[in-house]
Amino acid sequence: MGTLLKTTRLTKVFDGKEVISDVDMTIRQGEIYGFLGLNGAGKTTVMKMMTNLIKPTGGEIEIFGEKLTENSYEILKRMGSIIEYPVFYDRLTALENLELHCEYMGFHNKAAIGEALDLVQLRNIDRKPVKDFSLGMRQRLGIARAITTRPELLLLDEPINGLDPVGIKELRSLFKMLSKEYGITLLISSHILGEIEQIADTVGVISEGKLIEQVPMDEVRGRNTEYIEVVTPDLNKAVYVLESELGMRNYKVVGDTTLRIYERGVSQAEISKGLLLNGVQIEALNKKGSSLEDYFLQSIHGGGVHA
Ligand SMILES: Nc1ncnc2c1ncn2[C@@H]1O[C@H](COP(=O)(O)OP(=O)(O)OP(=O)(O)O)[C@@H](O)[C@H]1O
Repeated sequence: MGTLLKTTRLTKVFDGKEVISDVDMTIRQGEIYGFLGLNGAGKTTVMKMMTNLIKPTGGEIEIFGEKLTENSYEILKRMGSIIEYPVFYDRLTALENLELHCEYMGFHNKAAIGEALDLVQLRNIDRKPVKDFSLGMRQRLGIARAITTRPELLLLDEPINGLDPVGIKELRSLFKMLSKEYGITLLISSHILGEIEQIADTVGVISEGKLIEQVPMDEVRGRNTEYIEVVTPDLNKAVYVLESELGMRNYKVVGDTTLRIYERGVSQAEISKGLLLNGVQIEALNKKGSSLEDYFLQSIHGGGVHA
């Protein structure tokens, strides 16, 4: 997959305070990039710079292989976004809001409006004024507006904020569909790890304006498998028993007296019984493994974690 968006040493200073520092971010074509950070970490500021709503103090942004400048109207036309809460003309209907938006963007494909409303399941109520919409409906309308112009890249700032579980689930499947069926690349920010975990292909973690992690989700999951740790004075014997008697190959020796077993579907009881029956002394045997939550908390508080 090629690179669709790339920032290089992106920096923003507000009132003499650096709130974004040297962010190097790479979003690949076709992926869902989850942008994770606590409130105030700098997600919105980064996304505002990507959409030219504010100007970087330093660094560069490249989108679709071109440098973003004040005059990059062609680049912006190929993008859709919801930054902070989507704002609408409340007394106008959903349809009228989208029509106005298309006019403003110089996009004249009327059929695309209906399709976008279909996608977010608002077609049947598109003649209702937006003031009567629930938060979830507004959020979906915001997405419809962002996708009517058929963008290649969609930036969504905390799209699930304030939604109920049903609304969240609907949006999650919508994001997956936009990515898989429409080939749209998505950048989705959130402060909720569980959300990012379920949809992202890559996760970027921002903390106090610094991008402290940028890793494929698969790798994060791989790093966090559970294991059973055995501490034994008979390490060599234990290894022999594991392989020859218990048929386990998925383990790692991590010290003079310690090994970790990553084998799935084997209980602590089975392992301890197997070892003891074969004359291996056990000092300790415990199930371990950090959850994703631990992983990200460590990475936020410890400035990066590496397996
Ligand atoms: N216009 C501004 N003037 C001064 N400081 C600002 C401005 N906009 C943002 N900041 C500061 O920049 C930092 C990052 O804010 P930002 O809104 O990007 O964070 P965030 O991760 O999006 O959090 P949230 O989800 O709460 O919006 C914060 O300390 C914020 O106070």
